[in-house]
Amino acid sequence: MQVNNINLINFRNYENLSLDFSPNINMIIGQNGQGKTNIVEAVHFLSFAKSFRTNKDKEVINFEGNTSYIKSIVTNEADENKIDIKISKDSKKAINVDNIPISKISDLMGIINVVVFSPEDTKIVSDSPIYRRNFMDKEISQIRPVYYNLLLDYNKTLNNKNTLLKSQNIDMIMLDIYDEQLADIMEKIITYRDTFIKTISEIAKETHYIISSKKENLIIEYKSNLKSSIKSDILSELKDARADDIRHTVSTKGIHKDDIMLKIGDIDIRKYGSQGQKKTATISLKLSEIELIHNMKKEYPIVILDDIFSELDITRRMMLIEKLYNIQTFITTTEKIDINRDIKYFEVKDRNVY
Ligand SMILES: Nc1ncnc2c1ncn2[C@@H]1O[C@H](COP(=O)(O)OP(=O)(O)OP(=O)(O)O)[C@@H](O)[C@H]1O
Repeated sequence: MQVNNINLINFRNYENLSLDFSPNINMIIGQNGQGKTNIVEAVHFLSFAKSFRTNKDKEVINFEGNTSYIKSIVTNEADENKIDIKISKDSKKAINVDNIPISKISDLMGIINVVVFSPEDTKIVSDSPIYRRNFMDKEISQIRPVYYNLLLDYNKTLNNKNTLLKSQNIDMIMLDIYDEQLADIMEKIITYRDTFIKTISEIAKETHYIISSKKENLIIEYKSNLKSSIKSDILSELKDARADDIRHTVSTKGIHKDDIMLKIGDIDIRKYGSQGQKKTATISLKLSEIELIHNMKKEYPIVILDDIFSELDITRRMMLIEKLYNIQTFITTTEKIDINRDIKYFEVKDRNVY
């Protein structure tokens, strides 16, 4: 998979920027705050129709403008596609693939896959469960776009249920209907999450073992908030939680409370891991994502290393570069780094790229 070129209009600090990318390593160099991440953020939009650093699309619109455009030609094994994304201050985001408007973001997902390594990633290992759920959700959506639609349905129904729980006179029949719908969606989501964690844990275990110099066994387990993955059982768990839901005026049970357990041997690294163990586990997880996508799609995703490369020690740096052989990679860095590879350099300065 690769992004051949990109044209950014009124995107972040770029009024009109066109770049042709290398299918190998693209190194984007510049001082802090020049606009390096803005370029890779636009690449990420081509896969997910959103940024990897904000949920607010409108933030990417140039301060002086009303509408941002990202235009690109991308290729995968099967095809070459033209992707156009328009983000406006006063209308919905519009996405065209080969000049045809698409109505669901899931129709964009999977044309190209993107894996981002960023300094924020360590939060997956050390911060609250929401970061681990986001990691699962993003990765499963990439390989199974239908999962993304299930999540949208779940969140919509959950919001409706929560609104109902906050009302003065709760309509119990309506509450039953929402629980029925939620149980139905949860059965599917739990199955996807369980399969994903089983698959990625196998790959991550092997990867982590190698990058920890054969010292550590990484164990990853899915910790569902529900005891069962069968709809009828889920429904009875929701019924059992009803009194709590009403008391707290919010849904207390469900996949929105799921977590992932990360252990090295018997030790829960989420709580007790050293900085080094957390860093290595994060890299293992991310590298496993790349392998998982390759296993599923028989093609490597595009990889973005945003602001992390210069932070890595030489061993991790070389190991990463080895792994990224033949994968289109974008590296943002404040200084030129010499690697024994075919690299295309882009120098970012004063809202221009040279
Ligand atoms: N919507 C916007 N309109 C115009 N300029 C913006 C917008 N959003 C961000 N910027 C500008 O983009 C620049 C930051 O870009 P970016 O985050 O890509 O920097 P960077 O080169 O990756 O820096 P660092 O090395 O510090 O991470 C800042 O100058 C900021 O003011």
